[in-house]
Amino acid sequence: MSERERGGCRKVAEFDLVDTDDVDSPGDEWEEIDVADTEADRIARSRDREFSQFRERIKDADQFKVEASVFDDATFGALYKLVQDGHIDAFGGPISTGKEANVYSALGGRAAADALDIADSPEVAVKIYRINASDFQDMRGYLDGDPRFDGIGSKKSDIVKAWVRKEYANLERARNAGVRVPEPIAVERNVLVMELLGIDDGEGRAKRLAEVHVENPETAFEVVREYMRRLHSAGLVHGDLSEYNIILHGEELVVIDLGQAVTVHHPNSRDFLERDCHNVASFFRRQGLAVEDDDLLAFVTGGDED
Ligand SMILES: Nc1ncnc2c1ncn2[C@@H]1O[C@H](COP(=O)(O)OP(=O)(O)OP(=O)(O)O)[C@@H](O)[C@H]1O
Repeated sequence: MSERERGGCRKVAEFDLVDTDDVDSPGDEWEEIDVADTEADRIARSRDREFSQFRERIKDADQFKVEASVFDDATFGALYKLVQDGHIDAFGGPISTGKEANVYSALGGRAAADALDIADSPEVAVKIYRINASDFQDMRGYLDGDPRFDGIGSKKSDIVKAWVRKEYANLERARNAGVRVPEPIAVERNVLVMELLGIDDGEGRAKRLAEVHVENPETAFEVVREYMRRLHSAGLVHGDLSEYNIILHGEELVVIDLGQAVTVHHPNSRDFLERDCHNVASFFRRQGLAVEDDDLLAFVTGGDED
């Protein structure tokens, strides 16, 4: 496949996985041993070997080197599964190293193309939450009271896994409500695969609203407040909305980072919504618009909550 077909994704680790069903049978000299067990053992050993090779390859890949040291074996297991299931074909470089998650570009596989309903392999974003770095007490606060995640217990890894499933579910719900968000592709344990944003202009990472000159703030504000209204009508509050979580994708504005988004039933949803309105209104005030926090809140809620 040419570099262009790869959508400019710089390949650092590619995987040609052995089909474990094709592993040779043990041979006649083992006839006194239970053949079924031996076959199963061989397959298991072969899988272990493949997985170790996969892990070493990722760990050795130049652009993964620093961050890979903080991933546990279960994270490598999740990446391995995503490769096997056709969601990822090859890893690109890091896009962002955040407090709790790292985001990488990657070349999606067949299943990713199917999910996005396109013919060619798409570039995808792979968001990997670091179980150990995550502030799971804080995460817990956003999960409690959300009926979708009742009874998840207090184990750190369970909380992070629920968080990632929540981000995936929130992206789906937002998308169905007509809010432009990255299209979710797959979730596995603490790893989320989604549409990669940012038209490749050679500058790398997609630009946030905070980083661009907003040519037409009136239109941008109308788009953002309509997104907020649709999200609210779909029963969601973003909870961390600002010019830092709105990305410019070509001519489009795209809302990202829906991990902490809560349903309107959450006990703090009103506070989160007021904060979102304040952040958004403040940004557009700095762009010269006469925008009040309360007017935005009334628009988003349809004025029926005051
Ligand atoms: N789908 C995507 N396509 C392209 N870039 C993305 C995508 N999702 C996230 N990013 C990039 O990664 C950065 C971090 O993503 P995000 O805000 O979702 O993670 P985070 O861990 O909450 O980050 P932070 O700790 O900085 O808040 C974004 O600012 C953006 O530059």
